[in-house]
Amino acid sequence: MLLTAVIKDLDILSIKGNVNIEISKIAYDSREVVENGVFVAISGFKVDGHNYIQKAIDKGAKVIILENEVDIDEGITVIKVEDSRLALAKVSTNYYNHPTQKFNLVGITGTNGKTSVTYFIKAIYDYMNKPTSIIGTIGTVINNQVIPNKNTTPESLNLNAIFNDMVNAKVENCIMEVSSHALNLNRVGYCDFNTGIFTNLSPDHLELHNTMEEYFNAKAKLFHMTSDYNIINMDDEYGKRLIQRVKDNDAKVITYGLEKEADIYAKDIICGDEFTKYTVVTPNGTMDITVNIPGIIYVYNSLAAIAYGYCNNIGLMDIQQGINSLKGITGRLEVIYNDDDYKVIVDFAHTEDGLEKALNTIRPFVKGRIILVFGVYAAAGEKGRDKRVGMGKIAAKYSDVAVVTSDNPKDQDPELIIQEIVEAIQEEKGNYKAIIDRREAINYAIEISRKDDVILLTGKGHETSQIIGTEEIPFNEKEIVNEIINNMKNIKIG
Ligand SMILES: CC(=O)N[C@H]1[C@@H](OP(=O)(O)OP(=O)(O)OC[C@H]2O[C@@H](n3ccc(=O)[nH]c3=O)[C@H](O)[C@@H]2O)O[C@H](CO)[C@@H](O)[C@@H]1O[C@H](C)C(=O)N[C@@H](C)C(=O)N[C@H](CCC(=O)O)C(=O)O
Ligand SMILES: Nc1ncnc2c1ncn2[C@@H]1O[C@H](COP(=O)(O)OP(=O)(O)OP(=O)(O)O)[C@@H](O)[C@H]1O
Repeated sequence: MLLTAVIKDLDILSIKGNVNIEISKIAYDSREVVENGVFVAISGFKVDGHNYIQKAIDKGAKVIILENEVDIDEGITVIKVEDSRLALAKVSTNYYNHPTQKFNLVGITGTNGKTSVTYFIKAIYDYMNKPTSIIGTIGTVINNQVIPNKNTTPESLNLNAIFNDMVNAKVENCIMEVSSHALNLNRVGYCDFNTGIFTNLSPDHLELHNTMEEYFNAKAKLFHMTSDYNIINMDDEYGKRLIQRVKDNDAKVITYGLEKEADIYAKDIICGDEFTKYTVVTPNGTMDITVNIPGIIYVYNSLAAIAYGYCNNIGLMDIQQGINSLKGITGRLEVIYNDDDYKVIVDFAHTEDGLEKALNTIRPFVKGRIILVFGVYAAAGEKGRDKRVGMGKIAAKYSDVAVVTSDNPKDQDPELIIQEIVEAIQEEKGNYKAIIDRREAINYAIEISRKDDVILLTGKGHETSQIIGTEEIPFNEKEIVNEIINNMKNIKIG
C-alpha cells in the first residue's frame, strides 16, 4: 500500500523524507515490525516506544510515526504527530480501508453489564439467523469461533484487523464492549459507531481516571461518536447526566429503566433463583420476557438489548424468543455444582457494585449461609486501597462467611491486598477467614459448607487462569470445584 494512502487525513505536525513509497505493514511494537513496515512509537505506561525506534529500523521499518523528537538516520521517513495513539487509529483504519463503514457497529460501555448486553443482543440476532460478531472480555466471536483478546477493547491496529476479518466473513452486525481505557487511549478512534449503549457507572479503574468525573467523561466520549442511537439506562445517576449531555446530538436518545418515564421499561418483575420474568413496555407494544439468569441486573441488561432491538426494528417476538434462547452466560451467576446439600455459584463480580448485586440477588433463595470466596485486584495506592476496603465492607455486610483470597494479584503484593480487605471486614465485624491460595480457599469453603449453604466464588467468572506477578497460571474454577468435591466424596467412601 502507498504511504500517502495510509496517512490520508492524518493530523501531521511535520514530515521528513519521502512519502511516495510502498509500505508493507503497520506495527506499534518493534518486535512486530517487518521489512518496509511503518512503526508507530507510543509513550506507554511501562516503557517508551520511542526507545525502540532503532530496533524497529533494524527490523526493516522505513517509516516512523512519533510524538517526541528523536534523532533518526537519513533514508527513513519520519512523521511527527501530536498523539501517537490517535495517529495509530487513523493509519489503521486507512490501512484496512475503513472497515467499520461496512457493517453495523454497536458500542457498549459502562462499569458493569457490558458483556451480558453483548450476549443478549447476539442471542436475538442468532435467533433471527443473522451473522453477528462480538468483541469483548470473553474474546472476539466471528462465525461462533472465539478468539481470545489481550484487552476487552483491543488496540486500534488489532481492532481494525479484527474488523477487516469481519468484513471478509460478511458479518452484518458487530456488538462491541468499549472500555473506558479504550476511549481514553483512542483505541476506538475513527470507528463509525451506529449505536452506543450505556449500562451504569460505579467506582472502578480510578487508578487510571483519578476521579469519578474523569471516568464518566471517558465513558461519555462514546456517545459523541455515534450516528443513529444512544441507548441509556435512565435509572443510573450518571445515565441521567449522560442523557442531558447528548440529547442534542444527531444520534437519537432512547432510554430504558424500571420507571414509566423510560422509552423502554420493565414492570411486574418476578425474581426466581435461576430466572427473572417481567413484562416489557415499548412504543411498539408489550411483551412477556423470561431471562434465564437471576437478578434485577439482568432485567437491566436485557432491557438494553430490547431497546437496541426496538431501535433496529426487530419484532417483539424475535426479541422475546432471542432473549429466552440464552440459557446463561459463562461465569455470570453460573451454578457449577448443585446437590441436595449445597450449591456452588461462580460470578464475575469484580467491583463493589457487582459484588453487592451478586450477593443480594442470591440472598432471598439461600436457606443456609452464603459463603463468599473472593479477592480484589486493584492497583497500588489510595484508589486501589479504596476498592479493597469497599469490597471488604460489602463482603462483611452481605455474606455470612467471607473467605478472603487472591483474585489476580498481578504485580501487587497479595498479602497486603488481603490485609487491607481483612481490616475492612474486621471494622464491619464480619465473619472471615483469610487464605492466600485461591484453590485452598475454595477447598476451605467446601469443607465448612453445611446443608442449604451456597458458596459464591467471585472475581474469576469465565476466566480460566490466574495472574500472579507476571505469570499466568491455569486456574479453572469449575474443574477445581469438581476435583475438590470428588476427592472429598472418595475420602468419605474410602
Ligand atoms: C495500562 C494499560 O492500559 N496498558 C495498555 C497499553 O500498554 P502500553 O502501551 O502502556 O505498553 P508499554 O509496555 O508501556 O509499551 C509502550 C509501547 O512500547 C512498545 N514496545 C515495548 C517493548 C518493546 O520491546 N518494543 C516496543 O515497541 C509497546 O508495544 C508499546 O507500543 O497499551 C497496550 C496496547 O493497547 C495495552 O495492551 C495495554 O493494556 C494492558 C495489557 C492492560 O492490562 N490494560 C488494562 C488496564 C485495560 O486496558 N483494561 C481494559 C478493560 C477493563 C475492564 O473492562 O474492566 C481493556 O479494554 O482491556
Ligand atoms: N447491570 C449491572 N449492574 C451491576 N452489576 C452488574 C450488572 N451486570 C452485571 N453485573 C456484575 O458485573 C459482573 C460482570 O458482568 P459483565 O461481564 O456483564 O460486565 P462487564 O461490564 O462486561 O465487565 P468487564 O468489562 O470487566 O468484563 C457480573 O458477574 C455481575 O456480578
